[in-house]
Amino acid sequence: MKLRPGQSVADIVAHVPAIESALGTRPGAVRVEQDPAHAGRCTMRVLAVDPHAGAIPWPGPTATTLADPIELGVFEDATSVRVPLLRRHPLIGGTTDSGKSGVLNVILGNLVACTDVVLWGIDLKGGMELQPWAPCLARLATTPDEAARLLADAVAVLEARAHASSRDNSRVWETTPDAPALVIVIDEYAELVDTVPDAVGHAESIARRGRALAVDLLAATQRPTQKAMGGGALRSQMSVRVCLRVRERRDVDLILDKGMLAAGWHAHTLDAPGKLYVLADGHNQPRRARAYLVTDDHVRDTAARYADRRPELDPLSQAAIDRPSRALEPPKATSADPESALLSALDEAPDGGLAIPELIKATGMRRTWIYARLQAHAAAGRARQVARGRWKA
Ligand SMILES: Nc1ncnc2c1ncn2[C@@H]1O[C@H](COP(=O)(O)OP(=O)(O)OP(=O)(O)O)[C@@H](O)[C@H]1O
Repeated sequence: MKLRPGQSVADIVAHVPAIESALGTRPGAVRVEQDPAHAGRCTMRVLAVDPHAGAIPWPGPTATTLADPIELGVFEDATSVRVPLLRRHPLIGGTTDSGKSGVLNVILGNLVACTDVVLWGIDLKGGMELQPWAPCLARLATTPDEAARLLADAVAVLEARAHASSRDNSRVWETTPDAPALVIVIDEYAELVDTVPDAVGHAESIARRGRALAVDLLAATQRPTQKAMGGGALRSQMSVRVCLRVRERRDVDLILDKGMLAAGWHAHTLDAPGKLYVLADGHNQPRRARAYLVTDDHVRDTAARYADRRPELDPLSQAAIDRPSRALEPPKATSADPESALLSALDEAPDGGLAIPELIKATGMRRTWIYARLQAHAAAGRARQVARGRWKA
């Protein structure tokens, strides 16, 4: 479709429900996508039947190394969703029963088949979600103490690898079965932030420095708010986003990225578990897909099949964990940086904005500093006053 001069795809997207009503289609049948080559053109498709109406059984693992993208499910055009995980920290978000564990299971079902990945898990729901994978997990933390220790150990691995890499003048840690990547799977990240105070500093350290050193985080959470994530720093490092059904519209922007809701990515309308939007490098827009359905039998059989083929940590990383005198102090969380705390608070502010006392609380800074920064951000178009004394991004 050619748009009228001055019209944008966002204008069309905003009218999708009206277009569906006029065409007499089922709700959710119309898709509008920007022509990547021309801002004044878009493609509109009407899907007579929902290609994702039925569950799509998991075909089993296809990856054998972390360098292989993980096949998560199927796009609406029947091509498979291939998500690269090497040197990336994926974030999976969605409300309860939206299929987060399902997506974790597809990813784990592939990672256990990779010969160059050591898997650690944190599941503070008593191991409910990750326990079935325990035969393939080198470690599984189910209590706050175990989780704190696990993350501290992951940071020790990171430090040892960083040290070795700089000594050898190599920029990245090349993963092989003898020097595997370390992937830490965290189910319900918010629970970790609530119960393990040191977790935020450790997780941010891993998120910031882990990619080059092949120490990756994979986090699932119901709502990745600033509070649930212990600050915005971790989320900003997570370049693979999977957004299942959300309860509140504004959660779309939290999980995918700012502006995604307004751009028409209506994850609150997804109508079945496992239906999702995925945003990974290679796509500049999220795409609709359905994750494969992994049954309990799949999990049990896959875990049993790969349990005795899992690699071990390389000696350098293992020695870093075993060192008895290691300090367990967490690094200072970057959420202590008032500027990013202010920007994250503004980003996540409700439509009515946040008042100055709330911004003082979020940043720990004085009123005069807040005013000065708000003026600067307003001048740069990064913040606006939505009502007297109330601000948002
Ligand atoms: N890809 C899928 N296709 C079809 N059904 C699915 C899919 N993923 C999950 N389901 C079904 O949806 C239900 C909820 O899934 P799941 O437990 O993964 O949700 P969740 O988001 O992890 O929920 P919670 O936050 O409560 O743990 C399950 O009964 C599951 O069988």
